[in-house]
Amino acid sequence: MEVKDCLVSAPGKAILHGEHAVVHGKVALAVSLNLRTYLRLKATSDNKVCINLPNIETFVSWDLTKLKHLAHDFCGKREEAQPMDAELVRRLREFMGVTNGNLDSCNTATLAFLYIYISLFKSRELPSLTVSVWSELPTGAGLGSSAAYSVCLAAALLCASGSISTPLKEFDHTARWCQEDLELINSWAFQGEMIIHGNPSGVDNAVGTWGGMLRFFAGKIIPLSRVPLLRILLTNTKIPRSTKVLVAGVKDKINKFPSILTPVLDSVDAISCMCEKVLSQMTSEPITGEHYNILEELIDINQHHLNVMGVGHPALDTLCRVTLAKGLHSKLTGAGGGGCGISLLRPEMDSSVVQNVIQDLRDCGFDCWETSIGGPGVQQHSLFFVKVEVLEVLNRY
Ligand SMILES: Nc1ncnc2c1ncn2[C@@H]1O[C@H](COP(=O)(O)OP(=O)(O)OP(=O)(O)O)[C@@H](O)[C@H]1O
Ligand SMILES: C[C@@](O)(CCO)CC(=O)[O-]
Ligand SMILES: [Mg+2]
Repeated sequence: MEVKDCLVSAPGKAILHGEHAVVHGKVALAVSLNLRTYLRLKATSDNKVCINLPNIETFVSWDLTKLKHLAHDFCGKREEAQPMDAELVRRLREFMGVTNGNLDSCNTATLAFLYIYISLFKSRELPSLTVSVWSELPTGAGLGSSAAYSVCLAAALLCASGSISTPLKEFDHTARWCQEDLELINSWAFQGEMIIHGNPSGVDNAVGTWGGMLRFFAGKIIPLSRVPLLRILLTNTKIPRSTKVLVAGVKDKINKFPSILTPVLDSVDAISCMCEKVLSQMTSEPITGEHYNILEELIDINQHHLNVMGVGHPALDTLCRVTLAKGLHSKLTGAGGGGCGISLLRPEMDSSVVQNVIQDLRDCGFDCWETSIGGPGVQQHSLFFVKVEVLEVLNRY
């Protein structure tokens, strides 16, 4: 079977409030970033499937004949994301020679790809293709790199399998899918996240799919259309961590001390709700210093809660201390345990002050940059209009 080539991208995200608590049914507020993951899918004729993942130095190729026997009897409609197919995961892990324990980043990314690829094509002939992925996001740092990767895989492989159409018309630079197709992309991206995270809430893949700012609660996604323009500083402490391990750790703590942790999760829920209310007020009345005072206090309280959940790190404490010395309030974002933090910048803050803070943070060995938020969700791109830097990397494979 021959498939159509395509180039897609999906944004990373920052969680303003609600990480971890959202896994336990509480509200989270999340926003897309202007940093994206790009995936190029090319049809080939050598009867091979290749994946090139330069961000994690993973380059693998399989003969189609070796993959064919992995697909097993299957009921249900192919294009609908089914509950996780444990038998397929077992077979894939056996095939990859990783039957026990946690996988490393290369095996995790490979397993997520193979799972979606085989699930979408298994009732038919597996196509020969090459998938290359390049991301502007740091991987495993709290900015939703796994979700952006999963959303790109889902969008490109659903297009390749003919389950959704490619929305790009002849003279378009970029194009997006209709709501129904986005829901299908999101549901398959969630499967990718299940492989990578173990027990994802679905908030990260929802932001990667729809973009913008959204409220996520018990699987429900509510886009927030009226939000003020926020200036956010992103800092990567560069301490490596795994979302899967951190999410499992919080679960263990809740099981061990339910009466202690439950009020903490409820408090995080209330923080998300209050933050949403203040953000909405900021769009309907003149913005005052008091709005920012509340947003800053919410950030401080939530950072303490996240420490109580056991997902802090000394490097994140340093980030909070260094930024507070210049009047900025910070919290970790995403799963924590290292990775990235966000600091809220007040609109009147002079760029020289911001540059000073950035320098202080760089002196600690961190990466730091001001970011714009609210970028578009998953998109298809024309090869003629995509950023040259991205094309240059993807063209190497
Ligand atoms: N560009 C990429 N290429 C290949 N694999 C990727 C890429 N980005 C992410 N991944 C996969 O996702 C894993 C990182 O996922 P993880 O959920 O731990 O971190 P994150 O998504 O960056 O942070 P968070 O979940 O806290 O937002 C990597 O180890 C890798 O398996
Ligand atoms: C830690 C977590 O809440 C956010 C990771 O970005 C996990 C999840 O929601 O799946
Ligand atoms: Mg992730």
